[in-house]
Amino acid sequence: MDVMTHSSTFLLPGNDHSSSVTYALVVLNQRLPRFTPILWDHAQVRVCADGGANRVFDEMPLLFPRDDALDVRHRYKPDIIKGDMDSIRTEVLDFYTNLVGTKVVDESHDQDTTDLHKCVAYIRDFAPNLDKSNLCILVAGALGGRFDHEAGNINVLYRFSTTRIILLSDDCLIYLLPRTHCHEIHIQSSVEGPHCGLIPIGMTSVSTTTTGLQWDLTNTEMRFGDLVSTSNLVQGEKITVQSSSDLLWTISIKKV
Ligand SMILES: Nc1ncnc2c1ncn2[C@@H]1O[C@H](COP(=O)(O)OP(=O)(O)OP(=O)(O)O)[C@@H](O)[C@H]1O
Ligand SMILES: Cc1ncc(C[n+]2csc(CCO)c2C)c(N)n1
Repeated sequence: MDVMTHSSTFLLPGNDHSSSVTYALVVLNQRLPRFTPILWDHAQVRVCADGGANRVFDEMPLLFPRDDALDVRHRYKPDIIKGDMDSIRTEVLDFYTNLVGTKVVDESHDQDTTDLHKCVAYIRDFAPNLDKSNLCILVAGALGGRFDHEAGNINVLYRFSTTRIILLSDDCLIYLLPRTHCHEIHIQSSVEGPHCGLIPIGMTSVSTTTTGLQWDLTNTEMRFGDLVSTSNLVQGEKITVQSSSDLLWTISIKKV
């Protein structure tokens, strides 16, 4: 079975030109995580989901209190704003419509998929000039808000299970570990951990084996209504996971 490696280097400042990963960023309509400028700098394409544009417009300047707000808005200019456009404010829509380099796409005809779904489908299928051979989509503001939105955001991980997608909030990140691979998770201990979890959503996970956790699993069954691994702790720099089912991996993000 092939090994899939994971590493949260996108949380570290600085451009890692040696990285073979192409990052894309989706900004959702929730308070911007404090490290959003770092994600932005790693990304080669930046997409706002509908009201996510309000967050970039209003909150990016707050992250740079010494800079002029208009300068910050020109520096952090989305490539595209996409969604059903029922949350973006008129003032924000006007600002970005008149800005060269930002495209606004109204998809209000589709009321069956979420704005995040629309953004991920766009990045995967249409974003021009993007090497998609090793694409990783970072989603800022995906957790810690309305539970229906959170569930919809997690569902996007399953609907696009062959694309690497990472949901982020100020407090933690989540991604899917497909059952088709063995997983090696390299912990960036300056920015993440030690709290973590392995969560089977949607079906029983018949057998999971891990190394590197305080409470490792050995051919262990997990399911809702019985055992799910929450409040676990990473012990070293490398975790391995192999499972008969897709699992969600979550790890805390450090405050400093
Ligand atoms: N409170 C929240 N928690 C988690 N994700 C959110 C939250 N609010 C918005 N999002 C995400 O941001 C995206 C864009 O948000 P926006 O408010 O524009 O959506 P919407 O479709 O208008 O929502 P609503 O259900 O309120 O009509 C949503 O599709 C969702 O993925
Ligand atoms: C069974 C079912 N439940 C809810 C919705 C509503 N909905 C789901 S995604 C979306 C777009 C949000 O921007 C809306 C309105 C639906 N269509 N079908």
